[in-house]
Formats: sequence, C-alpha cells, structure tokens
Amino acid sequence: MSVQARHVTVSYREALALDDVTVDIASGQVCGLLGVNGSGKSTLFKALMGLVRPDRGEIRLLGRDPKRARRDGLVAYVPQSEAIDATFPVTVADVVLMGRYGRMGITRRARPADRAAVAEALDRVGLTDLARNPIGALSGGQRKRAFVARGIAQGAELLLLDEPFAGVDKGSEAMIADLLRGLRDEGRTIMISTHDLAGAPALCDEAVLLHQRVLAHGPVDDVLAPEVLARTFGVPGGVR
Ligand SMILES: Nc1ncnc2c1ncn2[C@@H]1O[C@H](COP(=O)(O)OP(=O)(O)OP(=O)(O)O)[C@@H](O)[C@H]1O
Repeated sequence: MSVQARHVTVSYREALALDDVTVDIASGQVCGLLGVNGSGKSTLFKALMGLVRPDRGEIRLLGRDPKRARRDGLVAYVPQSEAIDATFPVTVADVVLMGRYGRMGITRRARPADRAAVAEALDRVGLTDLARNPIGALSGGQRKRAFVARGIAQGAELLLLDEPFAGVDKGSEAMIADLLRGLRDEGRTIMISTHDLAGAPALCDEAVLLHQRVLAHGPVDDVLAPEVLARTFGVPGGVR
C-alpha cells in the first residue's frame, strides 16, 4: 500500500480543512484527488509530505512515517506551475539535480551517477535540449515536466502532483499524461489533485472525491457516476 491515512483531521485555527479522512491507495495507480476549491486537496498533500501535522489520525507512506518517507526520497511533490517563481535563477538541469540532493551529502557534489540520473530523467520528459535554460524561461507545461523529472531523478515511488494540467497547453497535457502512465506502469503511484472532474477519467484509474471528508473513493467511473455527483453536489453532472 502506498498511502494509508487513518482518521486524519487537520484544522487551521478554527477552520476544519480535513475531517476524519481515511483512505488507502494501492501502489501502481494513478489516483485523482478531486474536489472543489477549498475542499482540502492541498492540505492532504501537505499532510502526506509531513509538512502539516494532523490534529488527529495517522498517515503511513510505503509503511513509513511521512517525514521519514520524504527524507528517504520516496515521495516527490510537483507544484502548480504558477507556484514556481519565474525569476528563480536556476537552470532546468539544476532543478532536476535537486532530486539527487538527498544522496549527495552535505558537499552537494554531483557524482557521475547523479549526472547520469539527471540526464536520463531529462530525456524521459523530453527536456534534454532545454537543460541549460533558466526554469523561468519555460512554458507552464515544460516547467511541470521539469519537476516530474526531479521526482524521477530522486527515485520517488509516490508522486503528488498539484493541478498538473492547469495552465498547460494541449500538447504538453498529452505528453504529461503519457509520462504519468509510463511511471504508473513501472509500479509507481501517482496522485493528481484537480477540480477538473470532467478531465479526470482519461488518466485516472481511481479517484477520491474530497470535501473535508472522503465523499467517495473507488474506480474513477464509479466516483464520477452522475448519481454520486448528484448526491454529493445536489446537481446532475456535478460542479466545475
Ligand atoms: N495556511 C492556512 N491557514 C489557514 N487556513 C488555511 C490554510 N491553508 C488552507 N486553509 C483553509 O483550509 C481549507 C482547505 O484548503 P486547501 O488549500 O487544502 O484546499 P484545496 O482543495 O487545495 O483548494 P484549491 O483547489 O483552492 O487549491 C480552506 O478553507 C482554506 O481556506
């Protein structure tokens, strides 16, 4: 099991962001984390990354405590492109090399194995030719691919992607979807958060519908069945 969350409750002062979330996600799947704005998707990712501590409940990632899993490089986070500072003065290759920092020790000197891992990851996401460009000079979709490459170079077993298709052109979207399917086929687990319910079925094997609580979890077509959405949101076809 990649993710095991038990009765996870997170609140920010008085606002309840996650309420008694219990969910198991098996390895080797693409799982959509679906919910409207403010439903707690980012908070669940932060809890999985060990960045927020639940008030109650327990999380295990690949059998480990979240902080431990992060330290061991088993979990990688791909931020929304807008969250990446366009003036950040690093190259695409530098971003991918960050995935190797955990193995490089305090000197942060890249060894041949680190350089090889970076080259392989860049090739995998189709960014070899842009390796020396500043990350800020890339399109939204290319930036997203650079951060997926960082996760690949890191050797992460679990990748958490925040709104992977927001602000991404159609060509990059298809390429990212193929890339994620390929990683899934190698046995890695991919979680993608999105409020785009309509776009989810194409890529996701399963889905979790979140609104502070887990409203539904199962095969994506079952979760997005009109009767589930109508029950959840009170409108046929759900919300966008
Ligand atoms: N740092 C914080 N301090 C206080 N409240 C917060 C904080 N972060 C999130 N919240 C609140 O917690 C709730 C869940 O937010 P969260 O960002 O997890 O939702 P989300 O589903 O990721 O939303 P979006 O789709 O808009 O990114 C919201 O009501 C939000 O206002």
